[in-house]
Amino acid sequence: MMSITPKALTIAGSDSGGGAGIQADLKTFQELGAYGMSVITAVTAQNTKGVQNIHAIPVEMVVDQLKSIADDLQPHALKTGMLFSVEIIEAVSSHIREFHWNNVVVDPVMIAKGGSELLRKDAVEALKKYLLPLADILTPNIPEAEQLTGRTIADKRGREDAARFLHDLGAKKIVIKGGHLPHESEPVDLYYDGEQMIEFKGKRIETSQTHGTGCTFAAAITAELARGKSPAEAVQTAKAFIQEAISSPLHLGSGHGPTNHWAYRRNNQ
Ligand SMILES: Nc1ncnc2c1ncn2[C@@H]1O[C@H](COP(=O)(O)OP(=O)(O)O)[C@@H](O)[C@H]1O
Ligand SMILES: Cc1ncc(COP(=O)(O)O)c(N)n1
Repeated sequence: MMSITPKALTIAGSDSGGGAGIQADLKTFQELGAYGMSVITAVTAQNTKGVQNIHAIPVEMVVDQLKSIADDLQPHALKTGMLFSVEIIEAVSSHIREFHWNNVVVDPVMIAKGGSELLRKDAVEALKKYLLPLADILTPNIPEAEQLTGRTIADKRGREDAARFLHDLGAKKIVIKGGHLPHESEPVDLYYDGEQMIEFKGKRIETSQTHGTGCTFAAAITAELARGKSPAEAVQTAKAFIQEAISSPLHLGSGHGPTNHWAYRRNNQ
């Protein structure tokens, strides 16, 4: 019998430097055994030093990419990353709904590590209103969770309250990533499915080579969902994948270098 090839889609921005965005997502899909597809929402001129320029793709072209995939190559799971504007968020959300796509991972990308705006400020409300209710798994980092909830998160309690708040806004499952609480020696990613809270703990690596960690983590979840894994299993594998990717840096570029997308497969074969 012919086995089904898992198909994973990323709807995100291109990072010319290859460490984040579409490029990180496709590398991660490949490493975890999913066939990768992409809908590009914006092109960034970017490297490890920062974002030099952003060109948003016209919304009609974003929609055409979505339609081409829906017409021929239904994804088993998808993730959204950099969506940049209200118009792109509205178009992406309405088409995900129209195509009845499942296993939707929403990474609410807002600001690049160097400080550049990857989501316009006026688009945060649109993200909350249109996309968040479609999220099977929402993966904010701490500053993104603070933006989405309007609350400051300083500790475990703050993280748990934020997860409940985001669940009330319509996200079915939430992972609040712990990379941005540097005082924690074990970065905790808190998973909440509306009933139970699970803490996925890693070991903090002291490094500046963390460009694309959030994209890679969400892409790993997406690939695992495409392969039929449960959300909690997918998050567990994604945590192991990103831990290994951060632990074996490639030392490329002079700024926030990319993570090592090969490391997980090399160490787990
Ligand atoms: N220095 C680090 N050491 C180990 N794990 C990290 C480190 N920084 C981030 N992570 C992990 O990488 C993933 C992405 O987290 P985070 O950096 O918070 O997201 P983002 O890239 O969206 O800002 C999470 O699983 C987080 O726990
Ligand atoms: C095109 C694009 N998308 C997303 C990010 C965020 O990267 P990170 O995962 O480091 O927060 C980025 N720098 N560029």
